[in-house]
Amino acid sequence: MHGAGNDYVYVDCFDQTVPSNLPELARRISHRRFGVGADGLILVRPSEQADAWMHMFNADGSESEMCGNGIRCVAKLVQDRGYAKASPLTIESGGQVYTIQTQCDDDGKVCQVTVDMGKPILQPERIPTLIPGDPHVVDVQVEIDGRHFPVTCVSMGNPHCVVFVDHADDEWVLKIGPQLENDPRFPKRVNVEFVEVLSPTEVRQRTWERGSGETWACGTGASAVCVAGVLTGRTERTILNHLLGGDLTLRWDEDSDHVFMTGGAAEVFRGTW
Ligand SMILES: N[C@H](CCC[C@H](N)C(=O)O)C(=O)O
Repeated sequence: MHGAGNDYVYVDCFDQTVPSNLPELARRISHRRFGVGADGLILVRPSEQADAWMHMFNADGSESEMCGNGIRCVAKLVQDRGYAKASPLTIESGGQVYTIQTQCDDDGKVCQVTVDMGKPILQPERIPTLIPGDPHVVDVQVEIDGRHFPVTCVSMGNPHCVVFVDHADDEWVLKIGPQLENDPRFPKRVNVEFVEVLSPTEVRQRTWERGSGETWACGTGASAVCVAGVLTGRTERTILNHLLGGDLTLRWDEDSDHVFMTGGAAEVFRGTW
């Protein structure tokens, strides 16, 4: 399945078991030449506190707390297969329970999903980042490879570093992206978003993901970008975000402090591994 071109292999663990070495399985199945090919592996498992538990692995076998594009696809899988009856659904990930509204196409299959992504986390030690914030890391100058530029750090359950740039070119994404991901100032590594502001309500994002490299979209990243745009005065609270594989709409609600993400979810094929 994919959400805005961010593709994962999903395993329905309501009706089967999986091998015990999950990082190894994630690496093998995600490989684009020797495996199925994916940005990672997502297990859809029964949960005690929600309709399902999203258990997510990056292509390098590392585990993540949250995946915005993934959770929309999990909602689709769970509703389309009848494991949960109707919208709103609840999905657990990284110990949090997320509430999700779905919309169906004419065939009654879920096609559009809105996720309550919760409150952004801005305290540097909870992101985590060692970059000093006053009190938050908002447009703080860093230096990588002789380049000086401002970064804004946000956790949406997982860590993000947002960099606003004039042109989100390969030099930024493929060269600076991996260096930021592995910079010691991010003790748990970090997902990186390079963002062009097109207008106060529209941006273009390219993504370098922790553990998966460049991906065609990142839902938690797009949510972090929405928050970073408001914090730095670049954008309004509702934005349309153009990612390589599709568009997402984000809204950071002033009253609740919650971010709401809306986008598609699609099944591509089913198979046997
Ligand atoms: N693509 C995902 C995020 C995966 C994050 C993962 N790379 C991490 O290590 O946190 C999304 O749509 O939110």
